[in-house]
Amino acid sequence: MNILVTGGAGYIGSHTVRLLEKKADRVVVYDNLVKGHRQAVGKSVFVQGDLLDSGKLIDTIQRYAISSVVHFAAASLVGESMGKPRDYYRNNVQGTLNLLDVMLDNKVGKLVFSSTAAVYGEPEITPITEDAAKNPTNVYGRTKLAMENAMDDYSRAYGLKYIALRYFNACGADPAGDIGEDHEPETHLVPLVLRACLGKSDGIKIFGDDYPTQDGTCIRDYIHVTDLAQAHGLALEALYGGHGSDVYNLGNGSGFSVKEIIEAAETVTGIKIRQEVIARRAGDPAVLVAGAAKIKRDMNWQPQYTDIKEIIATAWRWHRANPDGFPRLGDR
Ligand SMILES: NC(=O)c1ccc[n+]([C@@H]2O[C@H](COP(=O)([O-])OP(=O)(O)OC[C@H]3O[C@@H](n4cnc5c(N)ncnc54)[C@H](O)[C@@H]3O)[C@@H](O)[C@H]2O)c1
Ligand SMILES: O=c1ccn([C@@H]2O[C@H](COP(=O)(O)OP(=O)(O)O[C@H]3O[C@H](CO)[C@@H](O)[C@H](O)[C@H]3O)[C@@H](O)[C@H]2O)c(=O)[nH]1
Repeated sequence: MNILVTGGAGYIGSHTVRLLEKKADRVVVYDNLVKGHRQAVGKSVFVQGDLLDSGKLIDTIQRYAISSVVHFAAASLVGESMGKPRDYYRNNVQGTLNLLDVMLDNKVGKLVFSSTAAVYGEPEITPITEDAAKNPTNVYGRTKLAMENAMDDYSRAYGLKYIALRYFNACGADPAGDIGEDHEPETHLVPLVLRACLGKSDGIKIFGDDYPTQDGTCIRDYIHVTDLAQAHGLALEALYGGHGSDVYNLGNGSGFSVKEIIEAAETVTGIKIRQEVIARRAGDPAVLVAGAAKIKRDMNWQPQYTDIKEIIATAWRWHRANPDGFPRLGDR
């Protein structure tokens, strides 16, 4: 297993790299560091490069005799995607098609792809199973669905074997506390709530409390980042073991509202968080909760973190120890 991990310096990528380093012969991280951090990558080979740079991708794949790819690199913010569709289509669609071309031209036929709950849009039935209708409500989700469709077509025509993992809301940090979530700007709920606890902001703004949920705020399924990482290891092993192309949800199967997340963070940190309700954010579905029975059945995946307070506690450990995130070493 010589694995190329695109976006391996990012949040979920770096946690997965840490796990793959224990399983693979060689892990090569390929990241343009637009969002990621060089310091988040441990002992793996690191190549600073962009998905759109075919020459560098070809060189990396050939130089390190890559046999499979785990593809995290993408622009991934629901709100931002609504105002910047060109950036999202260029990075997520053009960038991924480019990677697929390079893979096929170099006979690399195994791919694990970061997909998202955002491909479903507003679900008709909850929990959402993999065969539910796909009607994304935001540009980001549409770019990811477009790539799932492309991989499906490439699988039939060219024999590509891919596993698309549709994550719900990633959060938490490695229990060691030395890597975690560090985005600039940060837009995700859990790190924003914890930054508020650290006094890094005035408090948290709740995007709408008029959704059709019990307290009016959006409900999401929060899944620990190391449980996501484990699933990537299992998916790769399945592909090397001959598993065909497939698609899996990754979530805990229980939903928490924005207000419940704030309450849980208050309990974990012992700090009261100032809250203000503002307008809805464009593109947000009301409820996203995963049905993850398929990956449990097929790959024996079992999330280790099912208690939201325990999940938030791992994130809190990271944020408290690293209130300004990774040291900035002029890496961007
Ligand atoms: N965070 C979540 O809750 C969540 C949920 C569902 C799906 N996802 C998907 O998981 C993946 C990882 O998400 P994340 O939260 O770790 O994001 P992230 O921004 O922390 O990581 C993405 C990494 O990709 C790199 N990158 C982006 N575009 C690139 C390009 N063109 N060339 C090379 N490198 C590039 C960035 O520098 C960054 O290090 C993304 O594909 C995202 O869509 C994330
Ligand atoms: O300051 C904030 C930030 C977020 N929210 C709400 O909190 C929830 C979670 O938001 P966020 O943490 O930004 O995650 P999502 O927008 O749900 O998107 C994440 O989860 C999706 C899957 O569900 C992934 O596809 C995306 O990549 C990932 O960013 C949403 O209802 C937001 O409206 C607030 O109310 N205030």
